[in-house]
Amino acid sequence: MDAEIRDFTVSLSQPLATANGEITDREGFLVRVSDGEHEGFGEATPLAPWTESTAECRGALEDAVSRLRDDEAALRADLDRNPAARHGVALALADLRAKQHDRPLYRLLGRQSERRWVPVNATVGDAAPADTAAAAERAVEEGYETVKVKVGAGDVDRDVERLRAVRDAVGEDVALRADANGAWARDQAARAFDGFADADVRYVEQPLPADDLAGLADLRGGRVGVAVDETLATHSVEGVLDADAADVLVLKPMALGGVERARRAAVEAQAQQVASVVTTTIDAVVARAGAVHVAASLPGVLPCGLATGDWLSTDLGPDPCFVDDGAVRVPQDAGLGVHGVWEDDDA
Ligand SMILES: O=C(O)CCC(=O)c1ccccc1C(=O)O
Ligand SMILES: [Mg+2]
Repeated sequence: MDAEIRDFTVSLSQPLATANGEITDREGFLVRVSDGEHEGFGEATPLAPWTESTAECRGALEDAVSRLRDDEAALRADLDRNPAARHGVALALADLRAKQHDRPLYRLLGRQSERRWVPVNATVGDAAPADTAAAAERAVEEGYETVKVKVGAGDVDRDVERLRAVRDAVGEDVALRADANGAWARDQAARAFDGFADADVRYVEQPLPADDLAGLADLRGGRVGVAVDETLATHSVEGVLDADAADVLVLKPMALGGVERARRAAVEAQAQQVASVVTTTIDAVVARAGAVHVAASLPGVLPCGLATGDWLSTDLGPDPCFVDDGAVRVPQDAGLGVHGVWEDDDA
């Protein structure tokens, strides 16, 4: 087995404003493996607090790649504390294996039938109520039936006003979600949930800090559901399910250590009537395609946070997972279905 890594930076065309600050570009590593006949691609694009730092990721990948030639199993075990690095290697091996079997990755992950599209949500960043509503309205005009609004950057009353403005603008038929990125204390979250109920918000992602499982469990049971995202970077799915802390899991394969682990998490959750959404940390095309294959492999996945390709002004190659009419295209070629990401810069 031949293995190499390369680093890359891609830029967002507009910064994404969240409760944690702005995301303006994404730095990561492309992984290439080859068996001499087929090649597989993976991507490690770390983002704290979901994953290790860029420096840790680089170190883990360099180490892994130097040993990949001998032992795949040992390699994955060694990467346990570096989920982004593990994701990069696991995705490259999965892409390679799917190509060896001449099947699209989502079929190799376990789906029995063809799937061409997965519904996705639009994501609207923090902005004044009228601007938030206008952005949501544009998304609905483009065909999205689910809109997620970033909250928690300003005060709770303003967020309630924003979600009400969005509901007024989009009408009753659009599903709304919010994402607080862990910004609220328990009393703020309770107030937000009261206000959001009137706007018929389906759920709030990470209304409380990642470690407050008891608080998350307490928030459940009303009209607005609880989704966990950051919590899954530091707590097992089993721990979250045992604590009754979530109605919905937000699965980021990059944070969970790979596509197989993300799929397994969704299957575990579904066995306990907890739904899943697959999303990314705004990854480049290789990891985004991996996440699309995870979503496509799952029965009953909710609309996913996979409509972030257009947020990048530069990418590693052409995007086979484009969004049309509120759904993302699932590539049907063998493997990931991503091409042209390893061309020589100076060729
Ligand atoms: O899930 C989506 O709709 C888009 C992705 C997204 O919100 C996000 C993007 C980068 C970092 C964190 C998050 C998040 O879900 O919290
Ligand atoms: Mg989130």
